[in-house]
Amino acid sequence: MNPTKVCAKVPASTANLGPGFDSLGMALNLYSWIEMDVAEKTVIHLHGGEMQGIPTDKSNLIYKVAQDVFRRAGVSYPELEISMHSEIPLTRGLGSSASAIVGAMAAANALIGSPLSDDELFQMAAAMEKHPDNVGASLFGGLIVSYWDGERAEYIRIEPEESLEIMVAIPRFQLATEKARNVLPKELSMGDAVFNIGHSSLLVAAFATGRYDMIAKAMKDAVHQPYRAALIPGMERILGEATDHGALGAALSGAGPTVLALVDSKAGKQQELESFLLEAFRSAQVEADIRLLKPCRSGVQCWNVTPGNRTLIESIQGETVQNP
Ligand SMILES: Nc1ncnc2c1ncn2[C@@H]1O[C@H](COP(=O)(O)OP(=O)(O)O)[C@@H](O)[C@H]1O
Ligand SMILES: N[C@@H](CCOP(=O)(O)O)C(=O)O
Repeated sequence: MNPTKVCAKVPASTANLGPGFDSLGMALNLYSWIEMDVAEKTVIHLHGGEMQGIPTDKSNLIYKVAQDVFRRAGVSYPELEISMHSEIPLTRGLGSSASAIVGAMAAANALIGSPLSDDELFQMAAAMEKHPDNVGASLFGGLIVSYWDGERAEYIRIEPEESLEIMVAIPRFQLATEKARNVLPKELSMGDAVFNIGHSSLLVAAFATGRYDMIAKAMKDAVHQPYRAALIPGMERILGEATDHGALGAALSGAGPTVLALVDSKAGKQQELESFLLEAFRSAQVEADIRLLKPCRSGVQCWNVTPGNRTLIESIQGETVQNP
């Protein structure tokens, strides 16, 4: 039987949350949609303003990941029709590459009847990204605590509190994750390792028990943010002062340049925080855009595109997030 066309909707993510380098990730309500079908000849359609520079031939990441899934499952579909729409900005620290990998894996697996388990997809995705934080969040949703030891990835999911919001300040410049990893030291002092173990552990416990009063103290890092600060003017001031303007805590989102502030929606401090973030970046000559996001509770979702079911374009029209 021929495969039926499928559509996948996959959330963006923010990784690290400060001290949880390569370990903590949270899914966000910003999405990419990927529609996939077998075809006579490969064709890739890109929709939306966030896809500049993405190739439309077989070098496309989505195409290559789909072929990895088929190879693993022992089937062959070398020609595909792929349509993609994304509202996740590229190379800004919001996990666009992880969402592309997870969306492509989930769509390709669904296209061939889902022979691979979620765990197999997680192992493949973690090995591809080389860290499990973003891919875990995009695959499973919520807040993910994870590790990858080079062979296996493991995770536990934590449900974020209803009142949690994430305000992101997205600078209008790109910073490739690879570049932001290359500035990190190869070795750390025992003092910095102990600092991060304590803070990351406390942060996870704070999320798990709803002790959001501890986030400001716990969301501190000595492993990656200090080294990345030179690449993101304005970041250090934001991380130092955001809690004075209503944030529960602040961190670099993934490898940056986006900075995130966690917010209690009930505190009514969003306006003050937004003004502070914009002013702090502007003082450092950085133009940035603010978005107020929520954690996304579900991970990647797939459905068959049969008559009467949502197509890619119908999904986009019905579901893109509206932001102030
Ligand atoms: N939908 C997509 N299709 C193909 N490639 C993508 C897609 N989304 C992201 N990528 C690739 O991932 C790169 C960005 O990854 P990265 O530097 O890790 O930044 P981030 O994941 O923080 O956005 C892009 O430059 C592009 O090569
Ligand atoms: N743990 C990684 C996370 C990279 O996230 P991205 O969204 O910037 O790709 C790191 O900090 O390098």
